[in-house]
Amino acid sequence: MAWIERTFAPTPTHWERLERFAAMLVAENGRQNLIAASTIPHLWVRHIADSAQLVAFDRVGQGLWMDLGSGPGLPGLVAAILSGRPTLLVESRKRRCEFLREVVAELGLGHVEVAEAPLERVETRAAATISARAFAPLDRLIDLSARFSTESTHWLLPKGRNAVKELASLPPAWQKVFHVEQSHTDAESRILVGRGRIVARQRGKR
Ligand SMILES: C[S@@+](CC[C@H](N)C(=O)[O-])C[C@H]1O[C@@H](n2cnc3c(N)ncnc32)[C@H](O)[C@@H]1O
Repeated sequence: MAWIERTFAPTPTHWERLERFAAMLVAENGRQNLIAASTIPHLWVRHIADSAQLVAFDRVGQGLWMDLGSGPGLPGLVAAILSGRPTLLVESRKRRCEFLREVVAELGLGHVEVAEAPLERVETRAAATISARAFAPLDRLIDLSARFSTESTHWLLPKGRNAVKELASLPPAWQKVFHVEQSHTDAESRILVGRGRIVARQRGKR
């Protein structure tokens, strides 16, 4: 894809891994519902480039990348392939995790770990970058993931056309962590990009 080529100048190994991942994703989609069938003809823009763009938005460049509700590895596996960063994919569904582990083994991604558990049960650790696509409504997503953030955490949250509205509905202390960027792959979509530590709501105050 020209945009990926221009932005990342991927090595032949990067390309091989992206292509193998794309092929495995399409094959697995025949066995479990990972991506909408209607998006398969547009797989590279809708899923691969859509995920890759987060690496371009990331200003941290190192440290643990946590991808929440990773599903088939979107955006986490694409980011891990291109960035080479230690990556933790959090996914609660067993069959999706089996697929993630298969891709990790097949592509030799020794820097990628799969946490097969609900995020609520994942041990707290400091994430340099937190990404999540289509994981949960913004308010819940931030409340669940706040404990993994530090002063230097970079948040990358692709959102659809309601991004601005969702952001405006957050508590002011959370809102000020984020700004809105235009998605490179979809004129209607936005990405909430943030920097910093977020304090979760106290239990019982939801
Ligand atoms: C709509 S899918 C999106 C998958 C992927 N991020 C994408 O964009 O294609 C949401 C995923 O989040 C996972 N999920 C939902 N709640 C979760 C939780 N509490 N902890 C971990 N994973 C969760 C689901 O199993 C599902 O795979």
